[in-house]
Amino acid sequence: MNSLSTTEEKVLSITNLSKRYEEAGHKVHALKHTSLHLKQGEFLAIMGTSGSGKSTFLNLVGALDSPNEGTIALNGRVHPDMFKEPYATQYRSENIGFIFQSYNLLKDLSVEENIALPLILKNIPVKEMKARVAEMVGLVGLSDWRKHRPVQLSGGQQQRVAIARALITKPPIILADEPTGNLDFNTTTEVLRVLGQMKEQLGQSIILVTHDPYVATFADRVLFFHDGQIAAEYICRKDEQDMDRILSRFRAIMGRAQ
Ligand SMILES: Nc1ncnc2c1ncn2[C@@H]1O[C@H](COP(=O)(O)OP(=O)(O)OP(=O)(O)O)[C@@H](O)[C@H]1O
Repeated sequence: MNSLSTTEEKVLSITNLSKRYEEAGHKVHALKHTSLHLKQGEFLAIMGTSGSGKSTFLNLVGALDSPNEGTIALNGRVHPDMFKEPYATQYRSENIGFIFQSYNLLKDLSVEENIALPLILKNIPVKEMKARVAEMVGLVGLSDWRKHRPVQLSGGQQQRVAIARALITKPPIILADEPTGNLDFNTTTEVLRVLGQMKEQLGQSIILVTHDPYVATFADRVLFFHDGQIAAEYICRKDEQDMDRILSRFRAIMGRAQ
């Protein structure tokens, strides 16, 4: 493989990213000189102790917050205004799909209306919008539920709506913060399978923050954050031992935290 194709494969190149907060005179170095590459189609899970900087990292990658130092290159290019409005909003709308623990669906809209929302905001013509929503509703297995409102759905179904909404514009990167935090084991499995299938079909890269080592086994790679830094990495082998290995790495990090 030549160096050009290697560069092209990296959808995100994060270099030396740092974030410091100061509140009431108290300084917190939430993220310390963090660097990583995310490949096209890669599923990355982030685990770590509480307060280790996971959400801070996700917020910076999503340009919801700005760093004190460091750069994020998308497809090899650093945009000088990535963290400034109005470009930050454009960056998010073109490149990022967000999935949250609390689904964040609009309660008065139906399943298909919730999924259509990002397309409405982009002024996509109605005929194309209907076709794309119908395809997406089918991909997440909710065709029979498309006229229902969120309150009429189970937690897993609601999260599938949120996944479809995040993916409807086919953004290259999905950022998910504890997306299965409110779901039981079987529903977690179902939602992660849907996310994995969508990734295979649409080719997205995923960064998912989780406290659950079972959830992390669905990823290609797990990063363990500790004290604002990447403390360890685990490449998933996709076998039944993955969860034990992830847990033992995580416990080693927890040990360092005590
Ligand atoms: N807006 C903020 N203002 C001040 N401090 C903040 C802010 N956001 C995060 N922090 C601090 O930065 C550090 C990292 O927080 P962050 O939320 O990124 O951790 P986390 O790993 O996501 O934690 P958790 O697993 O508990 O959600 C913590 O010490 C936190 O208190």
